Amino acid sequence: MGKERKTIGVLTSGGDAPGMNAAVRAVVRMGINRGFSVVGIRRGYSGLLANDMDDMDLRSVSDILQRGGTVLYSSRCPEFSEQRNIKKAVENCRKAGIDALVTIGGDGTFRGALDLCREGLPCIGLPGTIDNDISSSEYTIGFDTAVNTVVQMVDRVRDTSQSHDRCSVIEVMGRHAGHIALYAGIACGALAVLVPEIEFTIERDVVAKMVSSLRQGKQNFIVMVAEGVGHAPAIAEQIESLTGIDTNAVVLGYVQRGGSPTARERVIASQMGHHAVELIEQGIGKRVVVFRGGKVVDLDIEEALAMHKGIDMDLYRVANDISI
Ligand SMILES: Nc1ncnc2c1ncn2[C@@H]1O[C@H](COP(=O)(O)OP(=O)(O)OP(=O)(O)O)[C@@H](O)[C@H]1O
Ligand SMILES: O=P(O)(O)OC[C@H]1O[C@](O)(CO)[C@@H](O)[C@@H]1O
Ligand SMILES: [Mg+2]
Repeated sequence: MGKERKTIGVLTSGGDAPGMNAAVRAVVRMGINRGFSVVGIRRGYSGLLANDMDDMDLRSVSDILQRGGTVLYSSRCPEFSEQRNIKKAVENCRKAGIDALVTIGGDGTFRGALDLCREGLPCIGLPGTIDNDISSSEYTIGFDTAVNTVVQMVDRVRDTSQSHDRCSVIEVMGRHAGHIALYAGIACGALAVLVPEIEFTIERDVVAKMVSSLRQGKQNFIVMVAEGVGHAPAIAEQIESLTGIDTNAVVLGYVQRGGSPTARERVIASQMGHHAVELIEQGIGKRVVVFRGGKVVDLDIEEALAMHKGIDMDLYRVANDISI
């Protein structure tokens, strides 16, 4: 006979993202309110392999809604691509009495969740990554805060850049995705936005535009680059040597991953955590909870992973058409 009270495991994995705590809190509170026990697993899939987990109660998620990072810690766990480790993780869950798992992370985390489902552990994935590179979701937990952080930082850089008639090349996160660069580029009035999804040349897409802007009387510039296209210092050097304009480089780095989540982040993360528990309650697994058409909905993990998002070309046109 099965045990009376079922148990949900929850973990955060991959790069941390502001709003992950809000999602964890929603899973724990909603889970307990619906009669589940909830176990928090530390450091993502590494914790699952190491049996690093503890019971959570309503109070263990107090005072975390407004905090960046993740109270469950996170990790990258390369050994999780080995089948024997997937089996070990499922076995550890069985021993710990975990009936279903909520995994909060990016595309890699979803792939791990799919492998766990295939080994018989029902999983629900929540999109938590500042990169906004989950194809099936228009929005990922962490993106809004990261973009707002970039905007605040670049506004400051612009003040000094303007005072000295300089060009500033800003490198933002996004190893394979240019969403942060594109959104922040528009919000900061960048002259050019360089992203890994779209081919560019410095001569055509930056220098030619600068020359034409100089003719209009503009003397300071912001160039936004996603880290996936190359390093800001090298790009700055190239721009300076081609234009003669004093050009500096600012690599924003990990400052983008921290900080208190925005209200939007907190609300959507709470909705997503709530939705995940509703699915588990109905005995549904192998799903991801995503944001589509302005609503929180769910999709099959496999179908979600097969989708392709790419960069928003309408936004890219906006960025180019209104920049001088
Ligand atoms: N193909 C895969 N099969 C099984 N597990 C995987 C796979 N890819 C990634 N994982 C697991 O998921 C973890 C997180 O993946 P990854 O490091 O790519 O970050 P992510 O979830 O995509 O988040 P982000 O890109 O925001 O940092 C990996 O460390 C690994 O444990
Ligand atoms: O250095 P880490 O923590 O492995 O992660 C860096 C990467 O993580 C991301 O921030 C996504 O979380 C990428 O944009 C970035 O390239
Ligand atoms: Mg990823």
